[in-house]
Amino acid sequence: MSERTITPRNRGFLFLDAHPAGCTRLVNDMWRSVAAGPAEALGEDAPVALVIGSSAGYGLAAAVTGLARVGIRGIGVSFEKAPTERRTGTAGWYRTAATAELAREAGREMLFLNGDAFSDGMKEQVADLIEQRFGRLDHLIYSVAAPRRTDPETGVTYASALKPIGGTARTRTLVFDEDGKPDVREVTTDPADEDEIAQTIAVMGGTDWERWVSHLAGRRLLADGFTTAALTYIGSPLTADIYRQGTIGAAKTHLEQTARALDARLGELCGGRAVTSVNGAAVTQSSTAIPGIALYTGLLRGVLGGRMVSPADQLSQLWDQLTGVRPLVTDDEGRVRLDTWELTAEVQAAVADRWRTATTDTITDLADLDWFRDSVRQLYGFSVPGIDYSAPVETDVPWPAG
Ligand SMILES: NC(=O)c1ccc[n+]([C@@H]2O[C@H](COP(=O)([O-])OP(=O)(O)OC[C@H]3O[C@@H](n4cnc5c(N)ncnc54)[C@H](O)[C@@H]3O)[C@@H](O)[C@H]2O)c1
Repeated sequence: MSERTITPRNRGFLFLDAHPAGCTRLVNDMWRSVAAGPAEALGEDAPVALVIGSSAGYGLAAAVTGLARVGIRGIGVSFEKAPTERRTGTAGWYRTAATAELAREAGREMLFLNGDAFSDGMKEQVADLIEQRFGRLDHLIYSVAAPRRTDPETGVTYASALKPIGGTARTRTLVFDEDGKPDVREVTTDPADEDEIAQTIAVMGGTDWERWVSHLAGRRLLADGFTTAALTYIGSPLTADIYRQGTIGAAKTHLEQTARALDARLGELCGGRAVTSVNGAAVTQSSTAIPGIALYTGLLRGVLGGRMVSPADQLSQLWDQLTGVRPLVTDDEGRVRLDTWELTAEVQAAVADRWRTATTDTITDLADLDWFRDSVRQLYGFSVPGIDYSAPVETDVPWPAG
């Protein structure tokens, strides 16, 4: 037992510790927010699903909505740090424990593995578990966001870069000073060289997703009609230099090409489908690391307020399409579009107006900064309504047992 009071300590958008009770509450709230689907009647026929990146952001939303709405059983994979004497576990550690508990209460067999999804060892472990516990796999959602990937064949480690391609990018950006006061600045990012582009594609492109599908297909574990989706982003022209036209965008283009190739392969192999799912902007640990995205997301919320579509609502829609409750609808590039609420001409024009005029003095009126600040803190379990942060809390929470 190691109960203690946890006070937030942060450098920018990164917090050193996470609050277990806050993380648990947020997962419970997300579960409760999910509209019921066909889950109840399924029992033994429940679809078997693998969610890679299940502890945070869109992958967490995939796991929670899959369990609560669809009644999936299966496996979640993520890469989180355990609590130690000095530090709490990572937020994803506690969110996974909370998700597992909710799955258990709902009677769904869901196993959670902690380790490097990019490794062949993890693929083998998951394949063994599917074979022994579930027989076959119906669905795979791939939602990994990582700064590095070690190629299991060569042992080479690639690092992703967040840079423009072809020219220097100047972007407006939002930071908070030590007292939490917002500051709108301009940052200049030099263009990536060829090696940085290639390395970013190696980390965030489609190679590892394809390796997962090939591995599971090789073990003959894909069910007839198997469907898989990997998450992608298009985003606004305002962030295009650094995002969609930049290194990470090149990786997303590779991911989308991979989807089209996999789709053709799976069609022949098992009547299956592979798509990318274009999701809207959300505050996550990965997205806040991208220059300009904090400002953009804060302004987007300023324009849309509660009309922003939550990750859980988007993932509910994705599950409906992957499981055949609704038809799988893609754009010309094979992408399921769950981001249309963000990219309407009207919304983009309103955000662009604010983006151009925002200064340190006006930002509080133009962007929803309270929402943004709370959203960042909630990534670590802080600023969650109903949690008493002065009370000691157990940090030594075990990883859920299989
Ligand atoms: N956040 C957004 O605004 C946004 C919008 C559209 C699409 N997306 C896409 O959604 C996907 C997930 O992004 P996110 O923002 O939810 O990220 P996130 O940082 O919230 O979550 C990343 C997840 O990946 C896991 N992970 C990281 N490295 C791993 C590894 N080596 N092995 C196993 N698991 C690992 C983490 O444990 C975590 O569960 C990405 O493809 C991203 O581009 C994000």
